[in-house]
Amino acid sequence: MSDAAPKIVTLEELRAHKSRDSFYILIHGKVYNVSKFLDEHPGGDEVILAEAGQDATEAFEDVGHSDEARALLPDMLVGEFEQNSGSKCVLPPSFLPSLSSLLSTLTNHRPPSPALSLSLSLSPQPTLRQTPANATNNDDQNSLMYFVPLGLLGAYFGWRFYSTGAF
Ligand code: HEM
Repeated sequence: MSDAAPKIVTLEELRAHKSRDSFYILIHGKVYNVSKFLDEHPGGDEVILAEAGQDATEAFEDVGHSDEARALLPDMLVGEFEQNSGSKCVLPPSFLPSLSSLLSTLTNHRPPSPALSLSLSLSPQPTLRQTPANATNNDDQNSLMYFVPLGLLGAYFGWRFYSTGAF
């Protein structure tokens, strides 16, 4: 019998398996079901449970796991993670909304040009969050940042004008 194609695990599946009965973990682009290993893990179950639904590669490598630890992985393999063909980033880049807001401040509160908005919203991630509906509150706060100092400056010069007896 020839080797079957590896199962592809989607981001939704990875996130759905978060219970102790069926707990998926993503390491180096491969998804493992570690539910039976949780109680045996020498580092405790909490550290593994904390990696639910995200890429645990960095946490796994930071510990400097031995070859024996790595040899345990194949038995728990579920399949390849879907996003290996694209970007390695599992979660949406959280800096994009703040970058967009910074750009809109720098461009005098005008929204970024359509081309820029397009490039900011283009992402290989299906889960990229849109700018929240309350983003306009941010613009209001930004406007205050300009109008309050300007008002104070105007009041100061007004006071100087009257106190010098020009009127
Ligand atoms: C399926 C994945 C994992 C396997 C098979 C595994 C296996 C092991 C094994 C066999 C050890 C004993 C030391 C060694 O041989 O390296 C160990 C230790 C340890 N592991 Fe994991 N591990 C996994 C995931 C993780 C993750 C995601 C973390 C998150 C931080 C982690 C944190 C630790 C820590 C802190 C220790 C050290 C415990 C100590 O020295 O007291 N492990 N692991």
